[in-house]
Amino acid sequence: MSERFQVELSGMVDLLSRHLYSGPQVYLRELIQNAVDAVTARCETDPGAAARVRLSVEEAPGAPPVLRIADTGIGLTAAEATELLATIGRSSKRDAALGTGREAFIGQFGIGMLASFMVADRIVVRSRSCVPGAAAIRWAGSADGTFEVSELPEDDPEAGRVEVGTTVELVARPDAAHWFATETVLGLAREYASLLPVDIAVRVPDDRTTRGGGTTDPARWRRVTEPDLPWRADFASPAERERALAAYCEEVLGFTPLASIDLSLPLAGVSGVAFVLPQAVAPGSGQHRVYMKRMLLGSRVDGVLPEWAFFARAILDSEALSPTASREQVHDDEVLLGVREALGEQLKTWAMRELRAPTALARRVLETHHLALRALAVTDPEMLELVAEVLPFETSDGAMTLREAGSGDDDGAGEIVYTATTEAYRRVAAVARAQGMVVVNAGYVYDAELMERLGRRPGWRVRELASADLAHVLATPSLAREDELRSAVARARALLTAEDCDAVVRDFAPESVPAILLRDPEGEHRRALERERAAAPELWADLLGAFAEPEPARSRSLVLNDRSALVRRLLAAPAGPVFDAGLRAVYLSALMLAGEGLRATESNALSEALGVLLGSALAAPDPRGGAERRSGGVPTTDDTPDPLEEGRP
Ligand SMILES: Nc1ncnc2c1ncn2[C@@H]1O[C@H](COP(=O)(O)OP(=O)(O)OP(=O)(O)O)[C@@H](O)[C@H]1O
Repeated sequence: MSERFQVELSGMVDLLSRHLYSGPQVYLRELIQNAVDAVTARCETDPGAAARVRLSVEEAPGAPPVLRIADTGIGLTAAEATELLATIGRSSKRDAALGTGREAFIGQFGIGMLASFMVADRIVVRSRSCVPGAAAIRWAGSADGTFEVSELPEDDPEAGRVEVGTTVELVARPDAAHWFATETVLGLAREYASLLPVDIAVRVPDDRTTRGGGTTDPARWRRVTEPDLPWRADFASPAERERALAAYCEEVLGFTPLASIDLSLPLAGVSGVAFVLPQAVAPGSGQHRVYMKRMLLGSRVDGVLPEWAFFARAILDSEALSPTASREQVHDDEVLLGVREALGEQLKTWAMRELRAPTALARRVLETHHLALRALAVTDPEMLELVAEVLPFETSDGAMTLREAGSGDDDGAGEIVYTATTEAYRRVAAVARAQGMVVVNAGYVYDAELMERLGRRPGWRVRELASADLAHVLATPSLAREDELRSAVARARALLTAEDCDAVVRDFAPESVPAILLRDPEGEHRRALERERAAAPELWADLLGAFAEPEPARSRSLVLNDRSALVRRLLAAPAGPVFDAGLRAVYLSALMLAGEGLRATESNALSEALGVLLGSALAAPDPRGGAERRSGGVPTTDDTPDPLEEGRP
């Protein structure tokens, strides 16, 4: 003989409250949802029937608060109450034989009623079915798993008060009384139900006074539902609609949007608005407010917009998406995938249209959300083209778009050359600038990938800056000159040992840059140099060798510019404190030029070096007395031949 499963109700409730729902507050959502479903069912058979839900709290001193939620819905007969209210997993909304089709209803799992046991030990339902002549019934269920149901005789005064529809009554458990406070019920009802297409109101105490004082507030019922979806409502003009949507966003999401983007997928029953955030946010923090058949599903739902859309927050209503059993998240299924892709397309269409125009809005959005646009451009060729057209990049020739950077110069090169890190960019920017060479800093997140992808698109020529680009810039001095400088370079190298920095002399424009610092933090640069050295022409191999050879290898190289008057004077100076101070000052300014801040000790070292140089300059004879070559500030001694005159043509 087969037997029926037994269900331990308290165990089920514990399971729901601890593992399914985010908290006991969902009890109210489940009750409102049942009431609205009942109203929907009734209106399907009787379109003229009242469509109302009323919530009220009765608070009496010394007694636990009682919440009543009354609807003008389809009602229940005693048999239905027995079957539906007390059978876990039984739902009239899934089963066409028990009610109308399921699409119209929010509920489907047959577990919603149990949520009430998270806040109450006893639930009493009074109902009268809309079936003509149906008797009033009373169903009472307890948390211990028992229930009783009875038809009320018509001459019972209680039966006289039961109209068609259902009233659910909960007496708060002592530890859950705060969930029944009128303000809490009002707040929760607003949060969950404001978009439902049914007149839902909460009774608020009627003894409050108006601002004028003294008079009784006549509004006993506070309506929580809007007449229409905010993005569907009629407005006198587009500008007025935009203002109203911005105000709605402020109220619900708490920020003033830069723009609002309409979202609509009629076939999937999805509609809503995406609001563009006024500040940049980190990727991956996309959180959207999603309604399911106009009932709030969750205010932090992920996955309804593509990940790259982290610059926007959406408020959406959907009929097609499936809720999880907690009804707080969207089921991650094919439908969600399709909706996400289609909504992503709509955001993209908006971006393509709005961001190309030279408007203040476009500028604001680009400034604020360039990172999100870069993220999108990595995956989407059309957005890549848009980013290349409209997004300003840092280049050695000032901020410009990639289209401008690749538009070619007089020789019609038309090629975009970039560095994949900001450090690499800082090292070469000044030198590139002096050569009239445009180097793009692609050191921001996504940029290097963007460059690679852009390079693969027809009509674009893009490549990473190679050492060879600098080869013709950083020329090796002549052998004679190298010989001449040998001891000065050795002194410089010795002095910079403590800084983990090497020193070499090269000849490059601009002469206003005394030195640049080449840095190799991860050894990457060194490896690249080694690779290239093997294949490089002699001259370049020699230069690279200067960076790669020192043992143990140092992580940075100070490339002194032999074209700079200052450096030439410095290299000509005899060993001594002035040379040391001059070299240190040149090294520290190169450090700053490479975008690195000075540490406290380096800053002190700079002050000391300048002090030595100043002291020496003040002690030197007046340069106007004919010693013109000392005007650089670093004196040479008279008995030292000045290589300036001899080493250069
Ligand atoms: N206010 C009401 N009026 C009429 N019938 C109701 C009412 N509340 C509940 N019911 C009946 O009780 C059944 C069980 O309700 P319950 O809330 O447990 O599940 P559900 O709403 O069907 O599904 P879900 O678990 O998804 O909420 C419903 O399917 C419905 O038939």
